[in-house]
Amino acid sequence: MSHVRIDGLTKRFAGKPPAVAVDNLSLEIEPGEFIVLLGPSGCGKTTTLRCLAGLETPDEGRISLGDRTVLDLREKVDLPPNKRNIGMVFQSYALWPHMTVRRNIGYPLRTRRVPREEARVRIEEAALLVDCAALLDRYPAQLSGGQQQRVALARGLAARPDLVLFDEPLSNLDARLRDQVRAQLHELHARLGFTAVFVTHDQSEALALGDRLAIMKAGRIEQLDTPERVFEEPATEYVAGFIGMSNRIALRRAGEGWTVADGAAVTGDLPVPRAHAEVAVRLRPDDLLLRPAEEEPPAQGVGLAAEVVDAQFGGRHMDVVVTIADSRLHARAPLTGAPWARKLARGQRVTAWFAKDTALYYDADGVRTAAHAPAAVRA
Ligand SMILES: Nc1ncnc2c1ncn2[C@@H]1O[C@H](COP(=O)(O)OP(=O)(O)OP(=O)(O)O)[C@@H](O)[C@H]1O
Repeated sequence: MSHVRIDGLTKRFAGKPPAVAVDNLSLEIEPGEFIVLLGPSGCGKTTTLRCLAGLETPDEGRISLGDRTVLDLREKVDLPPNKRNIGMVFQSYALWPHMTVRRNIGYPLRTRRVPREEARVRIEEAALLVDCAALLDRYPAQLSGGQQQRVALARGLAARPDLVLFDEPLSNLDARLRDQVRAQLHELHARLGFTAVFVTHDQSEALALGDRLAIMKAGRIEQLDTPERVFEEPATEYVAGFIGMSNRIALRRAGEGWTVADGAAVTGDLPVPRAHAEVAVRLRPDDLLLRPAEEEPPAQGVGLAAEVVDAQFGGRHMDVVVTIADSRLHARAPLTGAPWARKLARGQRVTAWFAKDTALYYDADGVRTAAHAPAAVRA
């Protein structure tokens, strides 16, 4: 287990236009911590990981693992991958097809010249950890996708590296296997306590696995926080959108109240400081609720006139697409005690509403407007 420190990491790629894949990124990782880099395609996750691994030489920066400096461009230090003591588990399992599982898991031990007998013990240990002890003499082609990924995991851990890097290791698995391997990985980390950096663009994976999440945007870290805080209190509108608050309603102040883009009035006030004349409300689909058009929102609720575009039966609720002014939003209408919602149909007018403390409010620069903490965090 090692303390990892990344300072001012920058990587540019030539081209038209040139790309700054990683932009002056700094990050400290505690020993045994599981850090997830989360962000959309192209935000620099993989490049950051490749720089950590030594597979890519950055333009600027410094990286240390424990008390070892593995990269310091000013001092002309740039250790090759096999000298960094880092384990890697990548998306394409990248198992050698001509090697048995035993030789695949043992590969990083051979490159580190671990003596044969010790290597045998460590291979068997690693295989046991991921439940692959019975597969040691098979070839990769004789394994299922989930088994191959578990072998890749064993290979990443076999050399007891200071740091384990994961680049979307679950994304090639089908949904059921993905959940299974994810749970195993979570348990394995709890047991072994290795330090990890895990790259994904899947928010539920990030929330489930990370001790802390680094949400990336254009080569930089936009927010670094616990999963709970990223989920409940996204610091910027970008993070909110990425973490499931997909509904966006732009509102403008009008006298004592607020209006939507087409000028229709909003029922209820918002917890937004007076200095802001405009605000973007961010909400999860579960938190935008519907009532018949003639009904007002409940006290403390904020109501808006909406029109139904589509309604799908979801068991105990309806999943409904509505438009409010020119925005298309996803809402949920509970069916328990509200059978009218089963008949929701395209073109129907309804009242959409949300409780003030389930929404977050962002200014024109995409920054949270007030220190208003949502209900789940306050409790
Ligand atoms: N070898 C390369 N040559 C030129 N540009 C590159 C190269 N590798 C990455 N880039 C660019 O750098 C940026 C960051 O890429 P990177 O692969 O790190 O993103 P990512 O967040 O991992 O995306 P994904 O989730 O799609 O893998 C992108 O704009 C990409 O086009």
